[in-house]
Amino acid sequence: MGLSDKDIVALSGGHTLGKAHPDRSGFDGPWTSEPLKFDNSYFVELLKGESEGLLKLPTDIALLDDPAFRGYVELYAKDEDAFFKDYAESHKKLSELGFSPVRSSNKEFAKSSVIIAQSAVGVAVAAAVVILSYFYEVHRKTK
Ligand code: HEM
Repeated sequence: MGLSDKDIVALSGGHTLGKAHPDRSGFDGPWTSEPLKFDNSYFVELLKGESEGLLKLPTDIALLDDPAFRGYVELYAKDEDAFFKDYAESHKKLSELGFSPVRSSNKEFAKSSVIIAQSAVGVAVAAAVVILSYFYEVHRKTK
């Protein structure tokens, strides 16, 4: 999917919001004590280890076990702005996976150029008809 270590850790920070539901996933509870607030508390809680009432999925704990991931967990726990910046970039990257704006905008441009050209020809033909009818009328009256 082309996601880097940084993307994986930053996107996992999405779990700073919301909670798990036993009837849906079998897991239960939120990852942070304020699950409606988007901040870096997911990473702070992750580094604290087990906290009463807070959830840690196996994929959350994996971010601590892998040294490449862990570096980002530690960075985001102490620098919320770095988390916000990286999260925004990774969220955009994830949202745009499989979409190529350059190619599609070229297509759109080509399509609208054809429409403009067709309209221009239409206007030219209509103007020619009006001008020819005018000359025809003038010619008929002067006879
Ligand atoms: C390793 C990848 C991921 C795994 C294994 C995973 C797993 C889960 C699980 C098991 C739940 C609980 C679902 C439930 O019981 O309702 C959940 C909830 C949630 N996940 Fe993830 N997730 C992953 C990646 C992400 C990413 C990338 C984001 C966003 C950037 C995200 C955002 C959320 C949110 C906001 C909730 C809470 C939903 C709610 O409150 O109803 N997750 N995730």
